[in-house]
Amino acid sequence: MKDNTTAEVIIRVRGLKNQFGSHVVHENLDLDVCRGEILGVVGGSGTGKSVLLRSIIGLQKPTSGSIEVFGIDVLADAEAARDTLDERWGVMFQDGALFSSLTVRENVEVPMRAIQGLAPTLRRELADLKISMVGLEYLAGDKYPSELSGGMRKRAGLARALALDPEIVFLDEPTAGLDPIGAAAFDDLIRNLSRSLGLTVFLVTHDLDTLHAICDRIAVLADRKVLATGTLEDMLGVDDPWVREYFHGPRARAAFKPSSPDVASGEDP
Ligand SMILES: Nc1ncnc2c1ncn2[C@@H]1O[C@H](COP(=O)(O)OP(=O)(O)OP(=O)(O)O)[C@@H](O)[C@H]1O
Repeated sequence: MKDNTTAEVIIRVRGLKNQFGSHVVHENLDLDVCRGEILGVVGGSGTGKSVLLRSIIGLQKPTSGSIEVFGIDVLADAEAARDTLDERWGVMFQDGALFSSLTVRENVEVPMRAIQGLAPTLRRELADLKISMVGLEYLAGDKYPSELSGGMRKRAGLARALALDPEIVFLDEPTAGLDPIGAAAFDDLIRNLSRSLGLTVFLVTHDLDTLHAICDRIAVLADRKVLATGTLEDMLGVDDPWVREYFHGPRARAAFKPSSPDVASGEDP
């Protein structure tokens, strides 16, 4: 999903302002998210990426502005909107945010408990299905979060975010704290789930590899607003000091470097 000119906008943020005391985090922030895309939200530390995510899902009441998700005004009545929308989106916070006293399976079952008439045996089977979808072995369902590695906890958090077959998943720094191999595997998982389930993914990240590997579009937060949106290629042409530093710096060059054909083919140079 790269062409957003004809795409259906399912999240529409307009004129968003978030202010804490005298600290204005967002002002006149506009953003569209289109169905089926993987949108990477980047920006310097403290630019308000998490506050934006929390505003969209109704956990943070903005100072002003409007936010529509599937055409529903999230701010008009946050509680009513959440009741309607909670089944249509899933959220994975940075550390997985699992209940430590529940097993992985029980964690995944938590959102399903809201479904009236869903028999416990079916709920359990559905939870096991989600657990396998995120690449966790079957036995992981019986484990407690403390018994899992960081990468497994993230996968468990993703399984819970997928519990109600959402149309959108919000991921807050999904690869933070993972080693490069684990992070690449998690990127693959997100891309495969997005493609196979038609999921829209709103992904806050600092990870240049993730942007390069899976994001259809990037939104850069700077100067209290969305400074630029577009493909990775578009970002390379944005004339802004932070954007230049971020997308042209040495780490970016390493992440975006095309793999050498010699290395890819395994042949000697
Ligand atoms: N509930 C709150 N009360 C007061 N200030 C807050 C609150 N939530 C966030 N902030 C402030 O808003 C700013 C943006 O925070 P946010 O966590 O969204 O940044 P971020 O872009 O996600 O940063 P990072 O990349 O470091 O995670 C920060 O200065 C933070 O201290």
